[in-house]
Amino acid sequence: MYAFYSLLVYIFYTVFKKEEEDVLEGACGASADEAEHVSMETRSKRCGHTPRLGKKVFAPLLLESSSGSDSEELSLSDEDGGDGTDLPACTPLAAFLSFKQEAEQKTSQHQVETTAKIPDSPLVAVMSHLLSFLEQYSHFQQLQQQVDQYRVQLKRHRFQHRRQMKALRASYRQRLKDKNSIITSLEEAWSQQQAPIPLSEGECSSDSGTQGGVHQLVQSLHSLQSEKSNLRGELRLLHSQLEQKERDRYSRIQGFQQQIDELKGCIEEREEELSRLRTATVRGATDSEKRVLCLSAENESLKQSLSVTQDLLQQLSTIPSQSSNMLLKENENLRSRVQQLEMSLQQRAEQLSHLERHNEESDWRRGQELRKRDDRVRELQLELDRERAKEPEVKYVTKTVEVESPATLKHLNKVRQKNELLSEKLVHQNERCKQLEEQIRKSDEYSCNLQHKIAAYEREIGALREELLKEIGHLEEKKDEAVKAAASCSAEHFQNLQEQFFCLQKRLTSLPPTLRSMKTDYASLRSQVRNFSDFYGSAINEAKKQISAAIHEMSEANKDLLEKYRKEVAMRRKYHEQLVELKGNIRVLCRVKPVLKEDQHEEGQSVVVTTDPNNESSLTVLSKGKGRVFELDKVFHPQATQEEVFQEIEPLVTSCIDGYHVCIFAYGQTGSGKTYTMEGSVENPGINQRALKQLFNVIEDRKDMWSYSVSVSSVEIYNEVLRDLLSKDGEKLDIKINPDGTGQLHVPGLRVIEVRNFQHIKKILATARRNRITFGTQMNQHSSRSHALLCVTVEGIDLATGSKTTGKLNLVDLAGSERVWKSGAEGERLKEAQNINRSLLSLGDVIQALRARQTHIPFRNSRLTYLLQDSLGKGSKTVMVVQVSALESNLGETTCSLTFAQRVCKVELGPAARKIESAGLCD
Ligand SMILES: Nc1ncnc2c1ncn2[C@@H]1O[C@H](COP(=O)(O)OP(=O)(O)OP(=O)(O)O)[C@@H](O)[C@H]1O
Repeated sequence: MYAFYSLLVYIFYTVFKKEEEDVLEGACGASADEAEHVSMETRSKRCGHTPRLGKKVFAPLLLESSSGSDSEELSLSDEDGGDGTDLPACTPLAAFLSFKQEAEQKTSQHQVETTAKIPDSPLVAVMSHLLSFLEQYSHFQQLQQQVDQYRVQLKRHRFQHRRQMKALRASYRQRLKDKNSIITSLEEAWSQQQAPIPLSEGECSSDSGTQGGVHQLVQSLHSLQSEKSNLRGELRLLHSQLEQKERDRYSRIQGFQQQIDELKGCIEEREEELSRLRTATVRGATDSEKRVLCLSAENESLKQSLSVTQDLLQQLSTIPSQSSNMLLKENENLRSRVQQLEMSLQQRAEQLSHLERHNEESDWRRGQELRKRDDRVRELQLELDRERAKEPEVKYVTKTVEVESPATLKHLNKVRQKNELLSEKLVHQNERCKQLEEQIRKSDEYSCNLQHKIAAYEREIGALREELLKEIGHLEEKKDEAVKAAASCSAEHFQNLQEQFFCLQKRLTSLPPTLRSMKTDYASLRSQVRNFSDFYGSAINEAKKQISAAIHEMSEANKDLLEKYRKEVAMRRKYHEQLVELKGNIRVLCRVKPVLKEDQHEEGQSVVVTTDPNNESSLTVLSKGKGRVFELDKVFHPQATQEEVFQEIEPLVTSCIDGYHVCIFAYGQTGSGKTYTMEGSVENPGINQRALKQLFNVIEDRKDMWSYSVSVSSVEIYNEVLRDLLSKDGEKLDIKINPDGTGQLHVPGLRVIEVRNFQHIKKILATARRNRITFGTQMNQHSSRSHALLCVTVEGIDLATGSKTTGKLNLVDLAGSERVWKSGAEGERLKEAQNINRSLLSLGDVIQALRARQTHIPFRNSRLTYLLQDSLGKGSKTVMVVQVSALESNLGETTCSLTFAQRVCKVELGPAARKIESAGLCD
């Protein structure tokens, strides 16, 4: 035992002498890694710990092996790979580690055993240590070998993978473009790992970076394997697609093959049929060939019969006789004669058709001329009627001139004489027309007779033609008979025929004289018709000349009359103005509202206003048993119609057209009928509509002498605010002095509409009515709380002189004039009522100032008076219609209104001034 131990010591000593030295050096200085490693190992063994070497070197592998899932994954991927050579990568490492652990366990066990068994001698301890170390070293070497083996295996697998990857890259280069970078990086990694992995412990411990690279490599191998599996899946899919396509192609090829076979069968069948047909044709079985054969047979027989007939003919021609020759000659002659006859007949027929056409043309021309003549006669008749229609007008003008201007009587007499002369001429023309009509009638009759004659001739020609045709037919028959007779050589018969032919010739020669006479008749007729149209044309020309001369004379006379008429109109206007002035340029009319059912709120209300039927300018108001008489320009009783009221105002409308400024306003308490008088209802319109209608009527009457343009604007003054009633937005407006320097007022932004006709103005009025603000008050449910103004401007140009006139017509529907306390208003309504009363008060002030002939007229005190300035001031014409209620309950308001009206009545506006511009001057 001792010897054995000694031997072992010796062996150890010799074999591991150097290592022992190194260990001792490492214990002193720890210069080399290996020494340190060994010393550490030794130290750890001493302390009973697991040596660090294994862990340090195989740390990555240990980690890999410890993760069971990863190893599973690897083994699975290897299974996928399908070859047993792929197994190695991690399983050997795990085996190595387990083996190492076992060795450690064994060592520790052995240590325990030796410490238990071996006595505490130092040599034994050293030996045991040495033994254990030796054992470990041998294990380690074994492990190293295994690792080498695994590395080789890994390398092999790596190459295999690379090959596979290359193959895959080649086939799926397009698809793996994005993964190329990974592969190249992997390749780079691989190239870095090309250096041989250290086999010795020292090398291993010094090249820890290489071990990390191995770890990365393993990781990338994982990813590669997973990609490989993906690619395999794709490959499989592609394979299946390819197989499917292959199958499709195969099935299609088979289908084509079938079709080709079928077609081949068909071709074969056709060929068979063709050959069958060919054989049948050879046998001559087709219908056409049969027919050809039949026909050729027939042909042959016909040829035979032809030759037979030719022979017969030859035989016949060999026996000619002298008489038959003569007959044939005669026959020839006859034939040529008949041909000649036919030709001459054809010529005749052509001539006849030519004549017919000519006849038709002349008829048509004659018809045209007759129609023109009729038209002319009708025109003349119309002119005559027009001239006759003018007669009463002329008479009327003459009459008015006679009545109103004795100075022009003489001239009128002259005109009348001229008129008479003209009417005489007209009578003469009428007679002439009648004569012409008679002539036309006669020519019509004559042409009718001619037509009858032509028709008779035509009938005769037709009969002759028919006869001729019959004769020709007869001759033809005879000719045939003659030919036959020639064959039978009958001279007697031929003579008969000749006689008949001569007879026919005679008859034919007798025909032309009839036709000739017809021709001459027709020519004479034509010349007659031509002569007649010439004669008729000259007669019409003469009539035309006479009529134009008469018209010229008439127009001359008319000019004179027109001039006279103009003078008369001017005179009438002058008289009219004088009349209006006499009546007064400010007129006050009063209209008493009839007692309506809805006005009688309280029973037993009595009527306190009475009118006098014998005095149109006064009315009496009963107050406390006493009657107070109010004198005004005109009083309308309650039953007065809208038309009657308008008749009083009508002259002012005419004045407006003549260039005057006119203002018509309705004044009175709420519900007294102001709006009714001014606007009226749809079925019974008031002053506004009637005035505008009258305006357009007068304009229409004067259109020959004057050119007028009418424009309207409409405003509302509510709470002293001006609003455009013709604009939708109801913008607030202001009154300003016109910047044109005329000093005239104008409202900037106000809509002024040019009116085309009365229908147009109706629409405008309706718009203004809609836009007007109405509120209900105690006095009248639909009381209008604003003043409504309709301003009509009429601009006229005298077509003769070029002078211009500008007239204005202001039609005002004032708001209720009742006292504020009575309307029961408060708040907004009170303000409204105050404003209304203020404007009415200022109207009263203006009138008062005018009455007192003050130099200053306070127009600017309210918007209303300011706006009506040019129609209320001097030179204007004003009409105030005072509306009053006859009921006792309104007595106070009625008295107030009438008192105001009487005050206005006393105002003198002076002579009205016409706004006319002649050559730039205004008079
Ligand atoms: N002459 C008349 N004939 C028949 N009905 C009339 C007459 N005058 C007025 N009326 C009627 O009386 C009612 C009130 O008249 P209207 O509206 O014209 O009064 P107004 O004075 O304009 O009142 P407001 O100041 O509130 O506008 C209306 O229904 C109207 O038809």
